[in-house]
Amino acid sequence: MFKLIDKSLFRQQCYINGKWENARSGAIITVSNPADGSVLGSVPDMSHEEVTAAVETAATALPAWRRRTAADRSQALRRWYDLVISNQADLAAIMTAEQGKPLTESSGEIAYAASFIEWFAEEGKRVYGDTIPAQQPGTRIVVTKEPIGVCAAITPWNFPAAMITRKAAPALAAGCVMLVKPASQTPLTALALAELAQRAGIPKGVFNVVTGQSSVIGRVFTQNPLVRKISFTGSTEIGRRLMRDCAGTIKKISLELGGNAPFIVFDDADLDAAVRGAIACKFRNSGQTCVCANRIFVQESVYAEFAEKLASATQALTVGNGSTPGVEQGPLISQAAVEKVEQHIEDALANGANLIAGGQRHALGGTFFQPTVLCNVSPDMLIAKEETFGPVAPLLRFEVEGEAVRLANDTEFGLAAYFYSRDQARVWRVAGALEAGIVGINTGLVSSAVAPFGGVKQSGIGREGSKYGIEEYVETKYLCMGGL
Ligand SMILES: NC(=O)C1=CN([C@@H]2O[C@H](COP(=O)(O)OP(=O)(O)OC[C@H]3O[C@@H](n4cnc5c(N)ncnc54)[C@H](O)[C@@H]3O)[C@@H](O)[C@H]2O)C=CC1
Ligand SMILES: O=C(O)[C@H](O)CS(=O)(=O)O
Repeated sequence: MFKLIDKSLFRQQCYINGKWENARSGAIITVSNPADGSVLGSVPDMSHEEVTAAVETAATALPAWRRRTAADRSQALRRWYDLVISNQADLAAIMTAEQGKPLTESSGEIAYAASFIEWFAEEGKRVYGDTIPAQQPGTRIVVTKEPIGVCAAITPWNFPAAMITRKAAPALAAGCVMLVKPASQTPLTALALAELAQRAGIPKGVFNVVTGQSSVIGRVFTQNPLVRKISFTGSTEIGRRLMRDCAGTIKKISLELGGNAPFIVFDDADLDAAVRGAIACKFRNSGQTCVCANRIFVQESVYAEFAEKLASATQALTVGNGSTPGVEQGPLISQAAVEKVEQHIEDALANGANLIAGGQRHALGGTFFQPTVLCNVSPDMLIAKEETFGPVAPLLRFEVEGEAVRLANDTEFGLAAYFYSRDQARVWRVAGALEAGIVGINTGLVSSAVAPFGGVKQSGIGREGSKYGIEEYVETKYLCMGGL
């Protein structure tokens, strides 16, 4: 369990239309701690009818919320931001308990999540339109931006707070209302955010959190015509399914999906900086992020030195329960996640790769896994073709720049890419050639509320954060005034 300063942040009911609700059937989904399997609590397993009712009450809340001034909505979001920050320790404790990440990372994620609320509290006041010189006499053309309406978000377990505020903050700032379905593994963080939204005075029905079977809730969100926008973060497989299911009612959709990030180390790189960047990029959240380095390409002449340094830094990572001070690597989210990591390692070793750090389940048992480095990995191995989503760093070799770029781009994904070089001409060449929505240059950490986060190819559609993020929640209307 976890100790909270404010125990009322521990919520086990859905937040719908300003009320805390159980499923009428009494059905529940238990929530457990991935570090030790202990049961933390439970949340309702809402029915199709109950989720439909939540959509309908959100729709009734829309007119009053969209009529409020942007400044008024901004003040409500600012109050929410202040409450998230002032309750950061409790929110981090809840997150570590249900997701497993170290407290330092959970606390960092709460600050990151809050930064989206702060950012969009301001961006909502800058949703500008246009006037356009008309070609017809006596005519005036005005372009306005209007809130899309009822929006739904389906969010993953790996960032239980930030993936919610990255969607809800721009939606609410733009004048939309939102229903969130958090991952069944990590609903408690979402419900604590709802508790704080209620305290911030965000009106009933404007921000709602529903829990239950993903297929049941997904069906309501994708097929109910009242829902005009879906924003999803998760696997490409589910994103594809949601995109298909939204076609029936032509909904707008934002998709932040899987990745297979290349991390390229050129011979002119600062190798120590590259090692630090690779550790940060690969092992954040125990490798369970969509922007983790999934393939590390090292130029031949510096391969041995980089591999030795990376293996040493990887072996120094401390593994344990995320609530223990100093722990840097928590458990994976599930046994299935561990099995996928083992499958990738076994396939690589069977096809000629070598272990130079870790490689096995951790002595702590459960879903703890040793931070791992493999060398002599080749592009045809599973670990290079699929998103591992675990603490395994596969090292591949290349001779020349063009080969590195070709190998890096040889994937259906295009979310993040990274490279280390101190050659300015090379930096501009490679940054332009990489097929990714996000490129980290001499850094392994790229996530920020002020920057547009999103992918190309099969890593998704749309951008979150930055001035672009609010565009996902507005419609453009053109007013043509004649007879003047
Ligand atoms: N882009 C990203 O940040 C993330 C990518 N992933 C990728 O997805 C893989 C599997 O992880 P999962 O958590 O199982 O991802 P997932 O895509 O299955 O789940 C993500 C969210 O979608 C919901 N969901 C699942 N099936 C649904 C459906 N039919 N209708 C509506 N909602 C549905 C889940 O309940 C969860 O809230 C990971 O190994 C990783 O490769 C996972 C999480 C985040
Ligand atoms: O889904 C994810 O993995 C996050 O989007 C990564 S980040 O925003 O925390 O970098």
